[in-house]
Amino acid sequence: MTIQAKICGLSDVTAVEAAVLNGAAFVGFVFYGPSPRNITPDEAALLTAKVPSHVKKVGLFVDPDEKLIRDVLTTVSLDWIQLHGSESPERVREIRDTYSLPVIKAIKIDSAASLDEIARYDGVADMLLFDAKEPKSMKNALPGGNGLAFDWDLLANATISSPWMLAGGLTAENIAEAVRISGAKIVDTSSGVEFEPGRKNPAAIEAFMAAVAAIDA
Ligand SMILES: O=C(O)c1ccccc1N[C@@H]1O[C@H](COP(=O)(O)O)[C@@H](O)[C@H]1O
Repeated sequence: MTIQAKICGLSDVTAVEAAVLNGAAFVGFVFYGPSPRNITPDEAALLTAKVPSHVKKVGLFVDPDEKLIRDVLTTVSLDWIQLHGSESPERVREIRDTYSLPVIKAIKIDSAASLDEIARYDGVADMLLFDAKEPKSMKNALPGGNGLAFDWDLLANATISSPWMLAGGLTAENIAEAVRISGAKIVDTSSGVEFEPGRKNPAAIEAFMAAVAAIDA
């Protein structure tokens, strides 16, 4: 089975092209002011214009209000909404129903207890995404996209009904091990394919996609 990949936090045309040409199934765009990867709806419209329809365009939000979602969706044609904040199951359902788009809900993992969250969102979100929980000790931590991995073993025996993707500190170097341990069928990276936060490295995107393609799942 082929492993699918999402390249997230794209903010320039060269990086979008590198993701598409190297076989990404999903490309992600961040609409969250404090992030170094934040882009405006107009910038996203330009970046997404030439993305072929078989590559799904994901808009990433953190506890968004209606105005932000509306501003983005009236300007950018998205296929998925990713919610990476503290959105409740009720809020996930509301956003999904209001905007008629499938929702990816991020669940932050730092221990076995974090897996209790799965039951709250399974069957509510269309897809779950597992990312490392930002450590309290981390200065200027974002609510995701910190390039941190978590203990993938935690997912190996988890009961998850919804489709899900693995995120958090994934790179060309660790992706095979991450997939082998976690059992992920879809993987997501942002920091791991950057020169620095907010500046994607096309060669690293190519290397990540090649490493994903080489996985014998
Ligand atoms: O990328 C960001 O700036 C970001 C900000 C707020 C919430 C989530 C964010 N990124 C997402 O986090 C995961 C893991 O990213 P990484 O590979 O560890 O950098 C991924 O879905 C990012 O798109």
